[in-house]
Amino acid sequence: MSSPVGPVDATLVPRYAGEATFARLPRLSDVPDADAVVWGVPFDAGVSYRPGARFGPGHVRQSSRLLRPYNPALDVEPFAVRQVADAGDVGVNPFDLDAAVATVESSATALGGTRRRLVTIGGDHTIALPLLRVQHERHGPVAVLHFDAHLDTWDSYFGAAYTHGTPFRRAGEEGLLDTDHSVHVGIRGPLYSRLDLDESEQLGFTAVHARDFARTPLDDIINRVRTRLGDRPVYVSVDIDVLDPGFAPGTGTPEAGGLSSRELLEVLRGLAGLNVVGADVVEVAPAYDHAEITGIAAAHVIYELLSVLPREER
Ligand SMILES: N=C(N)NCCCC(=O)O
Ligand SMILES: [Zn+2]
Ligand SMILES: [Zn+2]
Repeated sequence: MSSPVGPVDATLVPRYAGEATFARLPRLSDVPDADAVVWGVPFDAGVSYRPGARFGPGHVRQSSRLLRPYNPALDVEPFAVRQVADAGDVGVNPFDLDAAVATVESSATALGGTRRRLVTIGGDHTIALPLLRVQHERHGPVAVLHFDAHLDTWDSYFGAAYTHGTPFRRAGEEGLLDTDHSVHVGIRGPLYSRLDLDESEQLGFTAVHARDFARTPLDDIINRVRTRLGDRPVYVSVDIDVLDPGFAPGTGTPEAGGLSSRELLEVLRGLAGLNVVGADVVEVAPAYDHAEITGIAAAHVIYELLSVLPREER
């Protein structure tokens, strides 16, 4: 098979010129096939506080123009060892949340086919539920590695079952989670009740709290995460609010005391060799961003995720 089509060469076409696909990669329609696809779900009808994550995909693409082809931390060229392409955005209904959830599920199924690894740019965290349904179709229960300030295992808001605070409760109820191998990372901030953490454990999540990063060497945290995930199919869901608001101000439900970008990127690099089957990066709300701080962090998160995807047989 011919070698993958890579990003536009920044030494020939200025980075700031032309259409913003993720990392200036080709569009899916411009390549014969792709092993990994980045796509956007501009949707934020599930939020409980500041709106605006519907503009996340465009912002993250714009903030990804400076990414380069070689990742020295992992000694890998993520766009050369496989074909990666940008599939654009899916049009989801902004007025009908149930319809939007259904569209995300059917679009991910159509886009992913039987083997493509999907990396989804949100959108609010509601979309993790339909994305997990699609992973479950393919792999059975998946180990979820969930980076977030929030548990997102709450039951409902205003009686609504599908919101950005509830996707992992619904996923647990639907049997989508591998309950022996799922983990939250970065949890912090006030909860609704002392029962919240117990309920999240009952759903199958252990937790690495943000405050653990203050006392535990990073390698120990990475080992804890790797041991928990084991050799299972791993789905990585990154809510950008796992980062401290200083590193990611552009988000809808910020909480003080979060991870640094450096910590998050290092934990992601620590996933190399695991069976990462798909990922999302959600909750980027550009209206609250400054100087693309959040967009750039999210772009680098996606770059590291693409760097740790297992190599495809081509
Ligand atoms: N998934 C995110 N970002 N936030 C959930 C927060 C839910 C709440 O309002 O308590
Ligand atoms: Zn969150
Ligand atoms: Zn979340």
